[in-house]
Amino acid sequence: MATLRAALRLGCADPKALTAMVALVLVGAAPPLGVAWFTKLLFDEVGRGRSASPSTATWYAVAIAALGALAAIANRLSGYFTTALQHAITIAAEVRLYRKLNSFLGLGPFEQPALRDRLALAQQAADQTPYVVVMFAVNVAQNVLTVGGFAAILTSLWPPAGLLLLAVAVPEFLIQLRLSRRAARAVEDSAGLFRARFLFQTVLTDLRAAREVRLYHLGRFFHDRLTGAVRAAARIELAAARHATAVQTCWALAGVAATLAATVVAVNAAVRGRLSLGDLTLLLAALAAAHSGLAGIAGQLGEAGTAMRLFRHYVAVLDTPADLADGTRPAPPLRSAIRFEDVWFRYDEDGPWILRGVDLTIEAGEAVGLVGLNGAGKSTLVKLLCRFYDPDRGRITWDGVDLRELRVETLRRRMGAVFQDFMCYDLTAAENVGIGRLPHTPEQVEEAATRAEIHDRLRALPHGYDTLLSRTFADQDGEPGVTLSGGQWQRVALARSLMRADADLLVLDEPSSGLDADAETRVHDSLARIRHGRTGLLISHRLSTLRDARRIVVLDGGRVIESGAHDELMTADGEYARLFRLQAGGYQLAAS
Ligand SMILES: Nc1ncnc2c1ncn2[C@@H]1O[C@H](COP(=O)(O)OP(=O)(O)OP(=O)(O)O)[C@@H](O)[C@H]1O
Repeated sequence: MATLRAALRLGCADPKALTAMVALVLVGAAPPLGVAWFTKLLFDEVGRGRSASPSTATWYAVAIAALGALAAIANRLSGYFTTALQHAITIAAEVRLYRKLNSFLGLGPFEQPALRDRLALAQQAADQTPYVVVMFAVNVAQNVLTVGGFAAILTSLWPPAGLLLLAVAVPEFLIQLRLSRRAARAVEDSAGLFRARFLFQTVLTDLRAAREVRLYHLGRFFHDRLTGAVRAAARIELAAARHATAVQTCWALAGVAATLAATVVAVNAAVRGRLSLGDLTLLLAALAAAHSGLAGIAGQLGEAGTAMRLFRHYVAVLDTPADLADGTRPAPPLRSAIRFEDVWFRYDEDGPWILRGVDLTIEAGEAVGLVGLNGAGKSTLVKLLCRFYDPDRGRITWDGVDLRELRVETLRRRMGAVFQDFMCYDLTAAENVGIGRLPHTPEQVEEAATRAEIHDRLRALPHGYDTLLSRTFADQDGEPGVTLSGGQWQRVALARSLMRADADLLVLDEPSSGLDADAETRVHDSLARIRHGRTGLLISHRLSTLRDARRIVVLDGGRVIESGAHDELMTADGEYARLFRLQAGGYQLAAS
C-alpha cells in the first residue's frame, strides 16, 4: 500500500497536466459509445428503405463525424498533457532518488553490488511506474465508462452478454497479474546484466579507455562481453515473454470462441427477426468494443502489476537506512590534535583487516608524511579521517571528540583534500577549480590556481578560465573543449583542494606523482607556505618530497611501524631508511 501511495504521489508531480489529461481522457471515452449509437440509428434509418429520411440520415452521419473529431482532438491534447506529466514524474523521481543518494555520508553504499542493482531497477521503475499507474487508473476509468456503456447496451439487447463478459474478464485479470509477477522477476534477474552492459558500453565509448582499448585491441573483447550481457538479459526476458505469449494466446483464443458464440446467437436472432439490422450492428460493435476494452484493461493491469513490483525497489532505496549516523556537534577549528586510537578497520565483515590497531597523533599545525608500500593502508587511513567509513574498533578524535560525534558536513568543511584518483570533470577550467568551494569568487579561483602553479596555463587556454576542459562535449562555440596533461590535471585537482584556503587540515594523497621535477619543487614550496601553521597529512611514494615533514610515519600491514623526523628515521635504519636509500640509489645510478 505504501508503494502504491508513493507511486501515486509521484504520479501527481504535475497536478495541472494530470487534471487536464484525466479530463481529456474521460471526454475521449464518450465518442465511441455515441458513434456506435448513431451508427445503429443510421443503419435503422437507411434500413427503412424508401420511407427513410435523407436529412435525418445525414444528421446521423454528421453526428458520427463530429464525435470522431471530438475523439481525435481529445486524443491529441491528452497525448500532449501525458508527455508533460511524464516529464514532471521523471524529474520528481530523480530529484528524490539523487537526494537520497547524496544523503549517504560514506562510501559503503556505493560498494554494494546488490544496492547498485537495486538502484538501477529503482531508476527504471521511478521513470515508468508512476506514469504507468496513473495511466492505468485513467484508462481504467475511461475503459470502465466505455466498457460499462457497451455492456449495458449488450445486456439490454441480450441479457446473458453481461455474464459472458464477466466470465471472460475475471480469469483474464488474474492471469495478467500472475504474468506481471513473472515479468518483473525477469527484469530483476537481469538487472546485474544491464549494469554490466552499461559498464562495457562506457568502456567502449569512454575517451580515457579508448587508448588501452585500441592499443591492446580490446574492442572485440569488450564488444563480446557487451553482447554477451545483452544476450543473457534478452534470454531471461524472452523466456518470460514466451511464457506470457503462450498463456495470452490460449486465453485470446478462448475470448474469440466466446465472442464467436455470442455473434452466432445474435445473428440467429437477427435472422429470426428478433433484432433489427441496426440492433445487430450495435450488438456486434458493442461486443467487439467491450471485448477489446476488457483486453485493454487486462493488458494495462499486467503492465501496472510489473511496474508496481519494480517500484518496490525505488521505495526500498528511498527507505535505505543511513549508512553512517551523523554527529550532532559542529566540528570546531582544530586546536590540539587529531588522534587515531587503536583503530582497526576492514572493508567487509569477513574480509582481511586493513588497519590493525593504528595509533597515530597528528598535532595541530604539524605536517605529517605517511609512507608505506602499496596496499599498506595509507589511503584507507585517509578515508577514515574524512569519515567515509567508521573504524570497526578504536576511534579517531578531533581535539578529543570522536569524529562520530561531529556533524560530518562541518568536519569535511574543515578539510581540503586531493585524492590519488582525483576527478577530472567535463566542466570549465574555472568550475574544475572552483567547485572546491561553493560559492566562490573568480579571484578565489585564480588565487588557488596560482598556488597550485596552474594559473598561467589556465589563463592561456582559448577562452581562459571559461574554457571547457573536455574533449567529449562541445564548448559555447560548438567546438570540442581542450584537455590538459596528467600533471596539469593534478595541479587543477590540487587547486581545487586549495579553494578551502582556510581549511584546518590539508590531506594530500600523492599530490605530485604526475608533476615534472620543476613543478614538484615549486608546488611543494608553495604547499609548505600554504600549510604554514596548518595541519597537513601528506602521502607520497617520492620520499624526497616528505623530507621537510616534521614527522614521517611508516605504515606496514595496517600498523604504524616507525615514526619520527627524516634524520631520526635514517639513523634508526629501519624500513624508511631502506626505502629512502633504494630511491636515492636509483637517482644516483641514473645520474652517474
Ligand atoms: N573500497 C575497498 N574495498 C575493499 N578493499 C579495499 C578498498 N580500498 C582498498 N582496499 C584494500 O585495502 C588495502 C589497502 O589499500 P589502500 O588503498 O589503503 O593502500 P595504500 O597504502 O594507499 O596503497 P597505495 O600505495 O598503492 O596507494 C588494499 O589491500 C586494498 O585492496
